[in-house]
This record gives sequence, C-alpha cells and structure tokens, in this order.
Amino acid sequence: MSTVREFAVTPGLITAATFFILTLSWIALSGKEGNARVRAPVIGPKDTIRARWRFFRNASGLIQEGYTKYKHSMFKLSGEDILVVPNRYVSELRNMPDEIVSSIQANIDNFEGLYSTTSILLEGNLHTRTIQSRLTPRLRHHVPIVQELLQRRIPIEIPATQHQFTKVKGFDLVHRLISFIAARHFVGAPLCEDEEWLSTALTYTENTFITIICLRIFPDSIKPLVSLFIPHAYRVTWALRKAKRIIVPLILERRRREQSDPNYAKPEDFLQYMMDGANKFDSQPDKIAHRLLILTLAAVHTTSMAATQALFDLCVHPEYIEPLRQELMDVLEQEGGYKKQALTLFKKMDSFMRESQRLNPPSLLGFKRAVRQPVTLSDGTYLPKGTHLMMPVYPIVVDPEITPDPMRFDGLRHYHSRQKPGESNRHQFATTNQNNLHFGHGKYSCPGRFLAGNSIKMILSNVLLRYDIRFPKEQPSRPPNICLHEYVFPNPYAEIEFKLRKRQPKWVS
Ligand code: HEM
Repeated sequence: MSTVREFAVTPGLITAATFFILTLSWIALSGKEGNARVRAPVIGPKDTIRARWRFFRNASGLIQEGYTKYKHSMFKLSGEDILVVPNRYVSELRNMPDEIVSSIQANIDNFEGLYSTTSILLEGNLHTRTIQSRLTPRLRHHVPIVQELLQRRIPIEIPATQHQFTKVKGFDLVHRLISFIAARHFVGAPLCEDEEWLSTALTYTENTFITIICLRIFPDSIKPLVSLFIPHAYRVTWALRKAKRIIVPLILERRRREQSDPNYAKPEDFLQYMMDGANKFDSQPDKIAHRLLILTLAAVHTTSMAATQALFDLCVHPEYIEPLRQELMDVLEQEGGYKKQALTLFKKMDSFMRESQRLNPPSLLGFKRAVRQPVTLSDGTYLPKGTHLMMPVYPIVVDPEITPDPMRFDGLRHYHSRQKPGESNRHQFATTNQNNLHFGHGKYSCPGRFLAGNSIKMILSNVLLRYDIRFPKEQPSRPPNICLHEYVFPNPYAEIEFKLRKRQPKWVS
C-alpha cells in the first residue's frame, strides 16, 4: 500500500510528466496557421510556452507596451495567440456576418469551449434572440419585483446595525445579490432563492473560470491530457449534470401544465421565453437547461464584477455618495418608488458606473473575433482564415487622445457629457461605440448589458439608501485587482464596512 503511495508522488515521476507535457507542447506548436500567417511584431517572448506564461502573469504590462509602440497598427500578444488590431477597423468588422468573422466562435475559443461546455452556443442563437426580443423589452416590468426581492434579502445578507460598522466581503455579497436578481429573471420564483440552484450555478461558474485560466497556458492538442489533472474540470461537468437534474423536471412540468390546464398562466421568465422561442432541435429540455446554465455564468459573474468595482469606487470616493443619494431620492419621490422608469432616471449613478467600468473593466482586451473566411479590409490588410483578433479596449479608454485626464476617476464625467446638446442618449453605461468596447459594439455586442445595468443600479441604490459604507481602516486604499491573462477580477478578499443609516427612506425599508 505504502509503496503505491510513494510511487504516486515521486519527484521523478512529476519531472517525467512535466517533460512529457512540455515536449508534446513544443511538437504541437511547430505548425503555422491563423495568426502566425499575419506579419506583426510580437510583444514579449516568441516561443509559445514562455509567451503564454508571461501573458498569464503580466498581460497588463504587455498590452500597454504593445499599444504604446503600435497603437495605429497591429501587434501580437501571448506569442502568436492574439492579434491586436486598432479600433479604426471596428466599423468594418462590427456588422460582418458570423460565417465570415465570428464573435461567438472567438469568445468560445477564448473560453475553452470544450472544457467550459460552452460550445453548445455554436448550435444556434436562441439565447441571444430571446434576450433581445423577450427579456430586455420586459426589464422595466421586473423593477418592482426585483425591488421586493432585494428588500427581503439585503437585510439578511448585510446584517448591519445602526450602532457599529459590520464587515462583509464585497465580492461575495454582491455575487449573492446579483445571483438572486439574475435567477429571478431567468427561472422565476421560488427557484431564484433556492440554495441548491444558486450553489450549482456558483460551482459551475467558479470551476469553469479556474479550468479555462489553467488550460489557456497549454497548447490545444494536449489540453485533453492536461484537463485530466485539473479537478475543477470534473466539477464543471458535475455542476452541469446537477443543473439539468434541477431544470429538466421544471421544463417538463411547465409543458404538462400548458397542455392540461386551460387556466395556466405561463411564468414571465427567461426559461419560459426560451421554451416558447425554441425550434424542434433547441427545445430538448436538457439543451435548454444547458443554455440556461451558461447564460447564468455569462450574466452573474460579469455583472457581479462590475457592481463590486463600483462599490469599491464608492468607498474610495465617498464625495460622490451624497450627490448620488440626492438623485436617488429625487427620482424615487418623483416616480413614487421603484417603478418602471425609475432606473433610466438614475443618470448620475449611470455615469458613475460607466466611469468605474472604464478604469476597472472585466477584460483589458475585447471585440474578440475569429476569422472563418479570409477577409481583406478596406486599406488592404489581409486576415487569413483562422486569425484570432482582439482590440485593446482598456488602453483605448485611458488614452489621453480619447479621454481627457484619463487616469482621474471622475464619477460624473459621462453625466456632464450627456448634458451637451444632442448627446443626452449617449455616454450611458450600456451605450457602446468605437472607443467604448467593454460590451463589444455592433451586431454582436452584449445583449445582456441592459439587464446588467439595471441589476447594478438596483443594488447600489438599495445599499446607498440603507447604509453608510466605507473600507475598513486596515484597507485604506482601493484593493488591488487580480489580473490573469487579460481578465481583471476585483479583489475577492476585500471587505466593506456597513452601518445601517438612522433614517432610511420608505422606498427601501
Ligand atoms: C457588466 C456585465 C457584462 C459585461 C461586461 C458583458 C460583456 C460582454 C462582451 C464583451 C460580450 C462580447 C461582445 C462581442 O463579441 O463584441 C458579451 C456577449 C454576450 N453577453 Fe454579455 N456582458 C455582461 C452581462 C451580460 C448579461 C447580464 C447577460 C445575460 C442576460 C449577457 C449575455 C451575453 C451573451 C448571450 C453574449 C453573446 C452574444 C452573441 O454572441 O450573440 N451578458 N458580453
């Protein structure tokens, strides 16, 4: 028995396995295709293994170096993996058909589709159509429902009193609140508060991120082998199976009632919208459940990161708290509470959120595209089939030619821009343009950004009206983000202190 255990952990075996994997990696990387056929300078090491490792550890420095040297032309990152192209090509690329330049293919490749189980999204765009045509137009109607949910949940999740400050981990708190909101939109009550569903979605999300972040360092051909050694990859599959076990019976029950009960009122949620809009192939219950879980991942993690960053910014810049509270009170008085229009009138808060996202976006690179058929751009630039391109979304928004005094956090920057004649509908959290690509731009821009914006406003407004907030004394400055590859995560360990305000307006209490 002990011999077997010793054999399993011997340093010799680990060295042999590492050597084996590195040799396979080197062999796998010797063929040239896609980006390797485009002539552009490589930033950082050229050999792929070192390049991927450096990019994993210091993407921020490498991206900024590339932008500073070549912002008007192309450059490569992570060896040959990423071709960064200037944003002047956005207008040409943004509406190209998916068969030629694909956003979904690029995002799935970037997300290690096979291992994150996201490749099912390539089978059709049911999820995107449903968000655009059914979910987003109904968002206004969900505002009072979500407010009722938050009014019940927030005092439980933030057990603060009027007498002293109580510490809560910022990201965990926000993640839970966003999970409730997303689940209310996606699967309705009572599942939206079901701990089993919430923890299954969380297990899937966390393990997917860890798996893809690890796997991206290795060449494609050895990923199947490497994934066998990553326990998180098994947990992704486990969570998917569990999610299906929860959602499939719900779908079948809804269908049964639809057919047998003439008085049955269909629920108003994303699951039902997908059931109604699915074709014969998409409508298989386990496919719908699978899509639902991936959408939960796309919606909850990104939105939680943005809301956490905004809360951190409120703690770092407390001078914005009173002006934002004043706006909230004015709007809620005028509208009679959290009614359909209220959120669109939180204009200062919208600006604050956009400024927070500008300086702490979820990804330093964006507008990811996979070239499926060769393309020649208007200036003669040729992109062969297999090219994976991205745009430098963060360097663009901190470029002084694009944003004056770019490193200064100005929470009302975009609010003031909206005051200019003809600009009142621009510069919003959810509006995209060539220089603001955090949600992409054009035909394939993020369809969930309106839900994200609403969810963040609901959380920030409830928190500001109920609590005084600050960072603990031992955390005097903004907690550093965690950057892995081009992804930027708000610090998950950072705590925020909450104290119940003496008088809370009736809209939130
Ligand atoms: C702050 C939160 C969010 C951020 C930063 C974000 C960001 C993005 C980005 C950068 C893309 C790719 C756009 C492109 O390729 O050009 C995208 C696509 C997508 N997002 Fe979001 N997103 C957020 C919230 C959401 C939410 C709440 C949902 C669900 C309701 C969602 C659903 C999707 C879907 C389905 C796509 C793929 C669209 C397609 O290819 O057809 N996102 N998102």
